[in-house]
Parts: sequence; structure tokens; C-alpha cells
Amino acid sequence: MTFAATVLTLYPEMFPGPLGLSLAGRALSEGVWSLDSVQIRDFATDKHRSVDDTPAGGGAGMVLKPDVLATAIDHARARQPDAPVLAMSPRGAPLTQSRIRALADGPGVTILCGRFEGFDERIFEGRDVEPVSIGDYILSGGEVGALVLLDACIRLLPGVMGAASSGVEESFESGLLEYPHYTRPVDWEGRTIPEVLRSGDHAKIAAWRKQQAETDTRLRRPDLWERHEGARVKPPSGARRRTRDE
Ligand SMILES: C[S@@+](CC[C@H](N)C(=O)[O-])C[C@H]1O[C@@H](n2cnc3c(N)ncnc32)[C@H](O)[C@@H]1O
Repeated sequence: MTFAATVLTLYPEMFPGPLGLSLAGRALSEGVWSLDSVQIRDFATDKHRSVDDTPAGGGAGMVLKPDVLATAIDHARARQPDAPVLAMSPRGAPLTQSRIRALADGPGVTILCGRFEGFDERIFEGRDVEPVSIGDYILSGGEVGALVLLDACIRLLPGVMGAASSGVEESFESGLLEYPHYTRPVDWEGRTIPEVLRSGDHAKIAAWRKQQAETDTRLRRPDLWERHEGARVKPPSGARRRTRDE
């Protein structure tokens, strides 16, 4: 089954962009996934082909019009009724590897790319659109975010990655960052590959990697570590969490 991606954008020429190269590019030409980048402006109805208007209540910038967005989404849904419609927005929930996996397991995705100040809020409920963010920073448009989301999905599609295991041992798959990697030369500028990785003792290597993954996660991503530990040490069902004042 082909994973079908539809991107609704004011800059269709930004696609496939980097996704036309390397693993994703080969998978695209082999039909593992398909791409339809659709110009939102084609759904404008006035003679100026307007897609945006001034913000209600005043303020800087312009807002993407819900009527134009809705027609563009309806067009995409008519062709791909089962694909979820996501909108790139810093106000959405941050994307996670587990969400990416769920998307990659599905029929495809429709992605709405914002520009200017973003979307008229009514579009989310009005067309069952889910806002998603790629991180706590502001891009100038949703297209780069859409490329990020698609890249993360495409590499998981069957046959795209060489060794299937390279998709399972990555950071986030087990809730932790991945352990560090090394390759030859053994001695590079006086820094050597850890002895254990050269020992040939697979059990010791696995234990070292686990410990490194845990240490790096604890130091670099305390948020992930807390979640990982929380999931490991779940309170017995019915147990009440203490409040700060107790
Ligand atoms: C300049 S931004 C609008 C930012 C918006 N006014 C706000 O403060 O939340 C224009 C568009 O870029 C995209 N964008 C910006 N940052 C993003 C992020 N962190 N994740 C996903 N999309 C983002 C969205 O599509 C957004 O509509």
C-alpha cells in the first residue's frame, strides 16, 4: 500500500524538496509513498485570489481564511477520506516518535501549512483538523515542518530503511535517547573508542549501551527521563498521588 501524502500550501514548489533525494527520494520514485502538493490559492474565490485577511480584533499580520482553507481540505478529503488532516502550528501538541509511527502505519496524511499569523481558529473544529508542532520555536511557514513530519514517517515505511532494526533502536523508540556511536579510527586525536565496544563481549556491550542511554537521557533530557521513570514506577492502581502540601 502506498503512503499518500497531500500537502496544502502556498508554496507547492517547496515539495518534494529534500524528500526527492536519498532514501525518501528513492521510495518516492518506487511508489512506496506518493506526494500531492496542492496550491491553497487555487481555492480562493475572489478576483484577487485572496487567501488571507486582517486579524479580527486588530494586530499585526494576516490570518489564513477559513472558507478558503475548508475548500482546500474538502478537496483533499474527497480524494483521501481516511487520511488524518494535520495543521502545522506552534500551538499544537509537539510531534513524538510514537505519533509518527502511528501515522506511518496508516494510509497517509494531509498536511496544512500555515503562513503569516497562521489559521483562522475555526478551521480546527470546523474541519476536524489537528494542530501539530515540531518544537518550541517559530518557523516562517509550515512547509519545513511538513517536510520534517513526512521525512520521519517515510523512513519507517516498509522497505525504505536498509536494516529494519535501525528503526527500532533509535532515540525515543524506548523512551530514551540512543546510546553513543563510534567508528574507526580507534584513536582519533588522542580520543579512543571505549574499551568495552572493542571487547567482543555482547552482553557487556549491551549493558554499557543501556547505561549510557540512561545517563545521557537523565542529563540531556530530564523531561524524557522523568516520563520514562514515571512509566516504569507506576503507583499501584487506586493509589493517590500526594499533593505538595502533604
Ligand atoms: C510565523 S508562523 C505563525 C506563528 C503564530 N502567529 C504563533 O505565534 O503561534 C507561520 C506558520 O509557520 C508554521 N509554524 C511556525 N512554527 C511552527 C512550529 N514550531 N511547528 C509547526 N509549524 C510551525 C505554522 O504553519 C504557522 O501557521
